[in-house]
Amino acid sequence: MAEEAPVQPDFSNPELFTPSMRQFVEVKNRYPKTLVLFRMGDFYETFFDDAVRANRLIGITLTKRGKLTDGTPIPMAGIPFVSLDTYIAKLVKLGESVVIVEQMGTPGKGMIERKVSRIVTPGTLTETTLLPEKSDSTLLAIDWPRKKSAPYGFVWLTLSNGDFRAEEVSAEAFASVISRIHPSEVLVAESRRQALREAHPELVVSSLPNWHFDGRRGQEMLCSTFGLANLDAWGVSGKTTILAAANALLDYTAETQVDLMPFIEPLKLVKESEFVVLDPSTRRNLEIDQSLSPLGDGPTLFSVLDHCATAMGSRELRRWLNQPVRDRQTAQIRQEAIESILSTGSLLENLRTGLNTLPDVERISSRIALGTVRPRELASLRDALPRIQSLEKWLSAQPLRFFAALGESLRLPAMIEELLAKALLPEPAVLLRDGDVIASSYSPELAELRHFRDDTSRILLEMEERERAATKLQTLRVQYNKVSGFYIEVSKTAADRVPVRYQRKQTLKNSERFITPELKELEDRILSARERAQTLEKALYDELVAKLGERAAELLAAAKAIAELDAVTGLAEHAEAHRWVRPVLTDHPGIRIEKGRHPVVETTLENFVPNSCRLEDGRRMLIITGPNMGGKSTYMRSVALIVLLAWAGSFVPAETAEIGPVDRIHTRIGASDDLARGRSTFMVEMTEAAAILSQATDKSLVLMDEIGRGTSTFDGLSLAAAIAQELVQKTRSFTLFATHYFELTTLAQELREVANVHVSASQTRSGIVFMHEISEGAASKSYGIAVAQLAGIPAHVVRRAKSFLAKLEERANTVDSPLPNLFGESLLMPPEPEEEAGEQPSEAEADPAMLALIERIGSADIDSLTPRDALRLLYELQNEARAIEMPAAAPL
Ligand SMILES: Nc1ncnc2c1ncn2[C@@H]1O[C@H](COP(=O)(O)OP(=O)(O)OP(=O)(O)O)[C@@H](O)[C@H]1O
Repeated sequence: MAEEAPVQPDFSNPELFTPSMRQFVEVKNRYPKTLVLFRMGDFYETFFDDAVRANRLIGITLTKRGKLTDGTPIPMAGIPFVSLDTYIAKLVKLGESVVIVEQMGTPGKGMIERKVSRIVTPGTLTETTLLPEKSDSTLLAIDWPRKKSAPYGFVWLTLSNGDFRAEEVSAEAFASVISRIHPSEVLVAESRRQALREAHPELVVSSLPNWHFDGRRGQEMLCSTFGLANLDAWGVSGKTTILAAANALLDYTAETQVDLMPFIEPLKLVKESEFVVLDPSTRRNLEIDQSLSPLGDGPTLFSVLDHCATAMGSRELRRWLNQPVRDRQTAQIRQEAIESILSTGSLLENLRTGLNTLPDVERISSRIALGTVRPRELASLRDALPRIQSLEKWLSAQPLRFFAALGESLRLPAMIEELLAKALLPEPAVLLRDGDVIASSYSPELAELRHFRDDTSRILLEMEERERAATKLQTLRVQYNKVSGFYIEVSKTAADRVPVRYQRKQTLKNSERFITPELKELEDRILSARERAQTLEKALYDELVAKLGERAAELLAAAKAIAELDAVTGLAEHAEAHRWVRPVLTDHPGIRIEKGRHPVVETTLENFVPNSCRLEDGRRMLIITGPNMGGKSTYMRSVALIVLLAWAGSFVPAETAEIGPVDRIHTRIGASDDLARGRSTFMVEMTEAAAILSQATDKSLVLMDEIGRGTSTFDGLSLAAAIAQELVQKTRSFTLFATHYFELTTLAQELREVANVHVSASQTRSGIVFMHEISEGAASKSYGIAVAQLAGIPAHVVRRAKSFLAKLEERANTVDSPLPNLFGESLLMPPEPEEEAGEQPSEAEADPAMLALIERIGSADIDSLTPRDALRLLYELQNEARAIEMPAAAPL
């Protein structure tokens, strides 16, 4: 691609710019790397490099506007102000940040004042329209340790619910913790930016100058922000990298939110040991919430389980699935709740109805805290409060501790409802600036201003009546027009009878117009009423939001309770619909599953074959053999997903499941080249295997699918055998080891912990049939060639492969030739002629019934047949043809 011509001028030289451009230059100097959207009338404009970038990213038209003082034209591209959110959403999706500069004054007189109103970055979004509905947007700050062996400091904040967490992370856990947090934006020191981008090209990385990552300032900042004397209670005192990351994160948040302060929960220190650790490739392979399908649109564990009625519930469920816990109680509490929902009559349906119409209380609450909540959002919160109260009453009456605790969180202070009911109009305007948001009854002053704004004609009529009565002049009229303003009109003949307080304003042909001090005052009040009502309404609204903001913590706690209730209700619904059962979580090490199923595949297949799995002391590794397509990967994934679901607090797809403690799930399944990091398939495979060997423990579940296949047979076999041995003897993990190396099945004789299982298939006349059933023992034979035939490999290639196989097997049986020369002259088959289209299979392979049919057609003496006999023959031939079984993959 051709390089774009450099268009950035020297912003440090003010002489280059006209006075009107200097405002822009001043902002650009503060945010040199961020796209600046500069409000000019009805447009947000971008200039110079930003314009070129915006044009490339979102396709807005690139033009020119004015010139620099040296005559260089200024590139410009603009967005209509009404479409701002749409374009911001597109930019943020592309990982861009945007500085928004607003006009502060009204255009007309002199230079308009402008100010940075907000900085939108992927990790600091709070706008409902910009946030993904069913997932969180999290900003993660990372500080690097000064000493190599010391931990990294991870601090992350989800602005839309105030969740604020920290963790000390070892170098080995770095990638898996990032994948658990799944940040929308990662903030690092300037000097680390490049390295992180190279190591993790998938991340959106932002940076701040290094000095923001200062532990001492972090300590002070946290203490002052949260009004604490020290941080001992949070357990982060002395954790320098965490404090440094916290400082940078809070600085960045303050900068991006400009003058607004979001609600932030007290910092929670988490430890990796709280979670069942899932490394990034395991998350991918298990398709927790991202599909491996080429377009990424296939079903995932989350998508099939997400029956939540609210977006808050969906986000909570996503967190549960992405962060299965190691604490048995947390998982069991959720399972108890599911059980209770399912065992109580029409409870599931009632909960569904109760939750169905609730708005996104979590996001509304965070915007209340920030002061950016919109009138309609407040109205939807107000309308939801009675329903939240009914839920609260019901939950509080439940014997189950989980429900009762949720009920407590839903008990909101009465002032919230009172305030909203009193202050807001039943249907407030969409935007505050449109007016008509606050109820007139809430403020007598506002009521009066609205009266002057809206009832002008009535006010004038009333005055007219009063003046007629006082002056006894029946033709007197109080009126208004744009040119003359307010006046009292009296006919010429009556003009000399007006009281002295009437001052002459205008003389017309037949009448005189007057003004009185009272009318003058009325005129001022009426004319300024609109603006004053608007100002007052804004002040009242801000005050209302500020009062509600004091209750943000309670509102967010209620939102979390609704989300949890919604998530368990959704899980209960799925469990009921798919006959899932409550797993038994035990201290007893091992995984014992009876008739387990794959939670996603079972929803797409009509006849999913359930399979059992027993992994325990004395049987810690299952070597799984069997044909390709037999169901090995599906089986292994089912086991891992059942374990994950059990520790996430869900029911599981099985007849029974007893799951012991699991500290990590590792998968080494499939692989593709990691071109971004320049690693071949085999390299990726070995890197992942190396990580597993160094991290897995005797409480880990490890899935190894065809390890070693990316290299030569003997290298691969040797590596697979050595890795299997290490997993059995050293890490002692619970391992499912699928392989095509039959040699590995002999491990079961040598190692006590190893057992063989296989997926069965049978070879029928019409091809291979998969039973998808896991049975004890090793597979009796490989069906690779049969599967290849099924996949449509040409018959002559299949024949050649069979012949190779026969020779290989023959050689393998001779002691002095253990290394067959696959492509040496002794094995190479003479090339076969290309098969012609429609060529018949050779006689040796053709079905005897087919041969008989061909024979009959060939030998029929058509000339000697009567029409009736010919027809009969045709029927017979058709019947015979119908009786012949066609090979499954044969083209029809
Ligand atoms: N238990 C099952 N019941 C019904 N169908 C199944 C079952 N397990 C797998 N299948 C079906 O078989 C197909 C192949 O399964 P899977 O990919 O697990 O096979 P595999 O043995 O791992 O194959 P390969 O060795 O080629 O990777 C799946 O796409 C699924 O449609």
